Amino acid sequence: MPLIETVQLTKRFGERTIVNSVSLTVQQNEIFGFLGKNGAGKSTFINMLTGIVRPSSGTIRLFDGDGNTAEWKRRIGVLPDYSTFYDSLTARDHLLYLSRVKGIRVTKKECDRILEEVGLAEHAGKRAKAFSFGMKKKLGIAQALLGDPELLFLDEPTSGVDVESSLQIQQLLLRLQKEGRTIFMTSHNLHEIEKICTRIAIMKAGTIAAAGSLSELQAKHRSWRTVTVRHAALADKPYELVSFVEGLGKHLEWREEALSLEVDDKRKVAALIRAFVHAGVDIYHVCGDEPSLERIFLEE
Ligand SMILES: Nc1ncnc2c1ncn2[C@@H]1O[C@H](COP(=O)(O)OP(=O)(O)OP(=O)(O)O)[C@@H](O)[C@H]1O
Repeated sequence: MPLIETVQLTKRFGERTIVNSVSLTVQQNEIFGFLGKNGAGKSTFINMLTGIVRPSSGTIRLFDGDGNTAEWKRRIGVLPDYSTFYDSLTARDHLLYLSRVKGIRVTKKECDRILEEVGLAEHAGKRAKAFSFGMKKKLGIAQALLGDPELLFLDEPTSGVDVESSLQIQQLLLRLQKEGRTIFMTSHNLHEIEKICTRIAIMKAGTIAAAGSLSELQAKHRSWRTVTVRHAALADKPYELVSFVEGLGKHLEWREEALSLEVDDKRKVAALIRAFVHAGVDIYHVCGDEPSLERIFLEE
């Protein structure tokens, strides 16, 4: 079931079109990664989905059209691109206060459970004034979890947090997905997106340049991949094998017992293996790297 569906969603600020006719579908229970360079329009797109920014044109349907906008707001949790907190309130008091703003009732115990989930258990009673940037980010995620929302919009949930906390947040997101939640997130950490997202969209200057699962993006991408072959030592390389390999790709590096080569088609990896077998040279190991998300992102 599509949980998010936009049709030709557009936002203009004055003369500038920031989001340009974006049609996108996110299915229930996905962790959907939304990528793009600074200023591509990601936050503006999310802000339209969460009701912070009014679209110039196009439509948004959440929860397969089930319920009205007011109900949607109760069923979503949002970590905006910029959160502000009150210096004098503790983490726990923030959750109690923000739950009232959201129109839901939560107990102190429930607040503490959420703070524990995001790794702030020890800091529940500390004032936000004493919080680092990363701790405030975690508090932002905690407030998004108030009311047990089915759908989470998280704008850069791990930016500015340390490596350990970032891994902790990734685990939390995977856990939330396992429990049935759907997550729509932006991140500049491509490794993280590669690791946890079921599907990915790359936004470029307000439009979707590419969308799909990582393997779909890799299959569509005409990127070159590097293949490395470790083989039996060759004092003299057979002439036929050398001329075949040289014609197969680019950036060939060939030492006595290993070669690496860039090829533009995985069928060429198979051809390379066949050529070694045909020449009677034993192969010990072959590795063909798929284009990384970073490569796809940079080339889109
Ligand atoms: N309220 C606004 N009024 C005018 N221009 C705006 C407004 N909000 C955003 N913009 C412009 O829209 C463009 C896209 O901004 P947006 O924050 O959506 O990008 P982003 O992809 O989220 O970038 P980042 O990765 O840096 O967070 C920017 O040039 C920004 O200045």
